[in-house]
Formats: sequence, structure tokens, C-alpha cells
Amino acid sequence: MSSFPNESRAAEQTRVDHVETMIQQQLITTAQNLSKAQQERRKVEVNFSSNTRANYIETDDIIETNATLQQQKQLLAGATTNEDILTTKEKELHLLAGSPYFGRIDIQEDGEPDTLYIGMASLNDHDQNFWVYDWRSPIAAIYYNGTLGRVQYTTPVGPQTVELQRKRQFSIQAGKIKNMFDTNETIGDNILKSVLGQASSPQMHNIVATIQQAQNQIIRDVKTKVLIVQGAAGSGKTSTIMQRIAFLLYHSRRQVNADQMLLFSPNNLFSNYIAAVLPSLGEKNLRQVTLQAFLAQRLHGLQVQSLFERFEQEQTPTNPETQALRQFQESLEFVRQLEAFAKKADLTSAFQSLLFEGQVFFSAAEMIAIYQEFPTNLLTTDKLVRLKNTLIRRLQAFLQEEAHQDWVLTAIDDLSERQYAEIINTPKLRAADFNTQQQHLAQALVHQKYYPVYEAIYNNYFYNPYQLYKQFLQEVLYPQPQVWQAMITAYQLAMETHKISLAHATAVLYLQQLLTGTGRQQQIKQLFLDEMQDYSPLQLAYIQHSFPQAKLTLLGDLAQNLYQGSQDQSQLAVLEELFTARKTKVISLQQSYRSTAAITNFAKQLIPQGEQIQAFNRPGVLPTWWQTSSEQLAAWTLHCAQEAREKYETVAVITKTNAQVQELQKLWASQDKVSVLQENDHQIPTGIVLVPIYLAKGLEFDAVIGYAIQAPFYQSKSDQAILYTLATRALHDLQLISAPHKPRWAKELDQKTYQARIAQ
Ligand SMILES: Nc1ncnc2c1ncn2[C@@H]1O[C@H](COP(=O)(O)OP(=O)(O)OP(=O)(O)O)[C@@H](O)[C@H]1O
Repeated sequence: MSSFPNESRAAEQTRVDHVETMIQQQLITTAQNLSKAQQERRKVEVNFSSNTRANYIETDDIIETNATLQQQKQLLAGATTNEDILTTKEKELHLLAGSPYFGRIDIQEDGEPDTLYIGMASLNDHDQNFWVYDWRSPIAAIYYNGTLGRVQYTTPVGPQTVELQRKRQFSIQAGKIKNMFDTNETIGDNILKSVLGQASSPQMHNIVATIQQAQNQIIRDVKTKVLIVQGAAGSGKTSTIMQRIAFLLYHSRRQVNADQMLLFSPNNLFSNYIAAVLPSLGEKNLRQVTLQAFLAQRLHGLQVQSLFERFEQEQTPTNPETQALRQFQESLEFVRQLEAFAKKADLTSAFQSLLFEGQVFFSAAEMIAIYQEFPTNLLTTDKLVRLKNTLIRRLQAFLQEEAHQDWVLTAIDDLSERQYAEIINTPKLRAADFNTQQQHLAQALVHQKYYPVYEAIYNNYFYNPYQLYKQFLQEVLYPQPQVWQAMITAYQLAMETHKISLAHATAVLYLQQLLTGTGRQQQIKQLFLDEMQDYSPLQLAYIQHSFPQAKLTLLGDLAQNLYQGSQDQSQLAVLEELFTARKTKVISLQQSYRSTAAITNFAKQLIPQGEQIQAFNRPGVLPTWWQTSSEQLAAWTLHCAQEAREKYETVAVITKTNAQVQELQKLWASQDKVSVLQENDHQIPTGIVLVPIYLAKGLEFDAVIGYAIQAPFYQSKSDQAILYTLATRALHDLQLISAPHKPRWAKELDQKTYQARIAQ
């Protein structure tokens, strides 16, 4: 591939032109081949349906049909694979077209010089020369990781060392080089600066061309079982996780596909916001779920409180006792007590009679009697299995008897020919004598009728998990017994109206899963969890237990802790303890990319250990902190938003609560240019948007106006974390509005990091 010396820009452009022509040619041939493959598949499909119109009357026909079926299936699978390969190829060519690569490395490997170009996908010619290397190929790691000199990279056959002699970055648009320069840094500042200086976009972009070294380490880690990423606001955690997913899909294509991955996302708006990243990298999207949806799916018929509802409720003056209580209920200590309870729990008080057609089929007393026969030192899970087996055996014995009842004979007589054929459905049965057939029919009919009883046993409907959980709660020792008792009463009352708090919902499900093992998802191989700081130890323990085969990637920012109240850096220690049995690695990202340096430097004072955060050197104006009157508050907020809108695409007015959003919405009803961001919105609209902080998490806007930054909304230490989250949503411009008094702690902030102004 040394036909181009590639030193000058002109030479590089000639190479780009050559590659572009190759892409266009390959697009044409791929489209032709694809159309042929589609025709081929359709032909096989037509044959398939006409050849497999089954004739199940004669045994010989069945055997023949099966053989044809297998053959046709193979043909169809072959045709579909061929088509899939070509479709992927076409997708990759489209990814490359116009901007075929963004990086180049010149290396010496075993004394041999080589020049490699890195892009979104691989491109080779008929002679198998690589013109572009996929960014995820082993050798491309050098581009992201290495400074010039000797560098190592990992290959499937072990580590390889090469001499990196040059690293060049490109910005290519519509086949034209817009910018190119050599760099010795990981990925030079210049291109990054220009990427970060751009306006925000309605959906998240990929960062493939400018992945930073620390991020690359996270993206390419394939060994760690539990990868925990603690990163400052705007440090690229979410971007990195999306790149990591694309990397894992490429790296482990044979072992894992997108259906075996699951992402826990903070809310649906966020899920939509990131939904374009994987397709932009040529990959299929993975499934996403919110914690509340995950719990609700498993608690049929109950209304599970959402994180937002809880946050809203706790805005009414928070009672420290309630706070402490909830923290205990979701703590690691509580988890351990629950786990211990599950091992030795006495189920007898939770048994409930199994009814069938309004009559008791197995009474609670019968179950208690069986249960009490088991050796006392058996684990509860084992007792449960034995009880189930006993109940099933008793059910089977009952069915044997029942098969001789008169109703069965009548029902057999009433069978239509089709129903008869459906039950007598094997050659052996068809050949059997009358009595054998009758017996088989009788068995089948009683099984059919009593199937619900079997299902109820199988699904553990013979004990009440909510009752068992209550029993557990009553056994827990809490320093303030009255507070604890009041909580149990509240739990019961809520259950009567089919409502359950988030903490109880998780605990009930975890207990149920520990006892029965049902609900565990073995097929998920990779689990990703964004905004980990919003999950309590109890929720994390339950999630971990639900996905026993999954490797975990958890990421978040302990400082952006909106929901957990006073939890702090010790959460990391809790996490490590929670996952102690597995290979855990914690990576910290301190460089913040989203905001201008002025905004980051202002925001980082709001949190403990904020001094470790490094602002990205992107210029911008100091944040403004406005002081106004209560009467003026809403009007001034709107004024600032409108002024910012003249300069920027997206301007967010961020409130602390949803109630404030509704207040402003009413006041600004005549402002048709203000839209309210809703949880199920697919995109962030341009213009002025009104949004509560918990929905703005993870998102970004060109300008942010913080509404009512004053007591009582912003007062406590944990409110500083909320303001930190709010401030770090801004890319270019941040304005805070207070009426009339700023929070007490505002005095401690460095006056040089913002402009204090009076609104008039
Ligand atoms: N390597 C990079 N190249 C280009 N842009 C980057 C890079 N890393 C991060 N960014 C940009 O920085 C911004 C913040 O990234 P992201 O949302 O992934 O951060 P985060 O750590 O998840 O933030 P937060 O915790 O505040 O929600 C995004 O606009 C993203 O595109």
C-alpha cells in the first residue's frame, strides 16, 4: 500500500480520492450482489413453503416432509447469511463514504515500516489490502493509546510491540480533507477543541475519532467482570459506554450479540437521547430498561413508586428520621440481613391455600404439615423445592384417581375428530389398542383441566411473598423501634391500595428471587448501568443477582447524587464490597469535556473533592448569578432564556422540581416557543425547554438557566450536588437566578469564578 508517499496534504487528498472511488465502486457491486442474494432467498422461501405443506396423515409422508424441511431450512439459512453479510458490508461502506478515516499511524514492526489508516469500519480491496482499519481492530488501539516511540498492543495471540513513528489526525467531510495534522499527544487538542466547541445536538454523537486514552482503557477492557467507572460530570462516561458496547459487539461477535446486552438507563428520555449512537457506529441498538420498569414488570398489579416520585415527595421538608430510615432500608447491612433471612426463613406463616375453581385444592394447613416434616437445618430454598415436589406428586396421584371419574368418560365421548387427533398424535398411539388410547385420552383431559394447579405450584403461588417480607421486617432490629413499626404499618396500608415504595419493591423481589431463583436472566452476558449513584446497595444487589452470567459495567458520578441524600464517596467502598467475589476494577475519569473551562471551574467547587476535576481548556464567559425579587423571578428567568436563545440552539431552564415546571408552564402559557421536556420525548427540541433536574441528568444544552437557586430549594449540602448537576449540563453558557437570597453556602464560593449581578 505504498503507492502514495502521503507526506503532503495533496498526497493525502489523492489517497482519500482513491479510497472514495473504491467505496463508490464497492457500493455498486455490493448493491448488485445484494439484489441477487435477495432474489435467491425469495426463491428458496417460495420453494420452502410449497415443499413443506405438511401432510401429517401418513407416517411415510411425515418422514419425507421432515427431511425436506431440514434441507430447505439449511438452504434458507445459507441464503439469509449471505444476505446478512452483504447488508453489513453495505452499511459499512455507507459509514465510510464521505469520511473514510480520521487517523493514520506509521509504525515499524519487526523492522518493516507500515502505514495504517483508522476509520469507522474496515475497507479492503480484491487483493485483501487493507485501505482502512476498523477503529476496534487490535492495532487501532495504538492510535488511541500510544505516544510516539515503542508501544505495545494486544492481539489475539498475545502482546505485540511496535515503534510508533507518526500519528496523524484528519477531519474529512464529503471526501475533502478539512483539517489534518500530526500529533504526539494521545489524540491532539485541536480536533477535540473544535468538536467540543460545536452546538449541542438533539441526540448524542459517537466520539470515535477523538476517544481519549483513559476512555480507551474502559472501551477495550474485555477481562474485568465488574468494571466501575467513577467520572466527573461531562467526562464522557456515557459516550465511553456506548463506544464500549460497539467495541464488545465487534470483539466478541461470536459469543455475544446485542440481544444479550442490557443497559439500565435513568429514564426514557435519556434512552432516546443515546439511541442514535450505536447505529451511527454501524451496530444494532441494545435493549434498555429503567429500574422502575424492570421492577414493575415483575410486580404485576402493583404500582411501583418511581425515583422521580420519591424525589418529589422528599422535597416536602425532609424529616431526618425518614431519611435515615430509608437509607437503612436500602443499605448493604439491610441486604445482608435479607440474604441471611432468605436462608433460614420459616415460610409457614406465609402459606396460602391454593384454590381451584373456587374450592381449596391444597390448604395452607396441609402445606404447613408437609413443611414441618422437613429437617429443621435444611436451607429454606431446599425446603421450598421439596415442598413443591411433594405438592406435585400429590397432584399427580390425584390426577391418576380423577382419570377414572365419570366426567372424564363423557368428555372423551364429546371429543371432536380434530381434538381426538390432537391428543392421539404419535404413530405409536395411533397404532395402540382401544384401552391404551382411552387411558391416554383420560390422562390428557385431567391434565388439561388441572393444569392451573400445576402452574400455581410451579409459580410459587402457595405462599405470599409480601407476607413473608413483612415477617422479615418484623424480625429486623432497628435502633428506633417505633419508627420501624410505623414504616411496617405504612407498607401494609400502601399494599392495600396496590402501591409499593421503591425500597420495598426491590426487597420483596430480591427475597423472592433468593428463595425461588425465578426471574434470573441467564441469557444476558453484558450488563451496563449508567448513573450508578442513583442506585442503592439493595437495588444493585438485586440487579447483580438477577443477571448471574453478566459482566457488569457500572458508571456514574458519586457527586451527582440526586436521590440518595447523604450518601457520599463511601458508596465506592460499598460497591466494591458488594461485588467482592468478582474481579472488580475501578477507573476514575477526572477530565471534563462538556463545558467551557469557566463553567467547569465554577461547578467543581460545589462538590467534595471537586478540585481533582480538570477543566478542558475551552474558552467561554464566566457564569452569571443573578439576584432578583420573588415577583420578578419567573419573568427574569424567561428574559435570560430568550436572550440566550438569540445566540444558542438549545436553552434549558432547569428547575429543581416538577412542581416548579408546572408553575412556570402556567405563567408562560402564552410563550409558544417554550416547550416542556417530557420523559417520553424522543429528542431534545431546539429552542427554550423547561425541565426538572432529574430529567436533565445525562443530557446537555448550549445554555442553562438555573431557576430559583435559593432557600428553601437550595439549602442543604446535598442541594449543592443538585446545583453541580444542573451547572454541568451547560456547554457554553450558565446563568443562575436567585430570589431573593442565595443559599448560605454560596458565600464560600470563589467570587472570581462567576459574575454576581442584580437583575433590573
Ligand atoms: N473523547 C471525546 N471526544 C469528543 N467529545 C467527547 C469526548 N468525551 C466526551 N465528549 C463529549 O463531552 C460531553 C459529555 O459526555 P458524556 O455525556 O458522555 O459525559 P458523562 O460523563 O456521561 O456526563 P454526565 O455525568 O455529566 O452526564 C458530550 O458532548 C461528549 O460528546
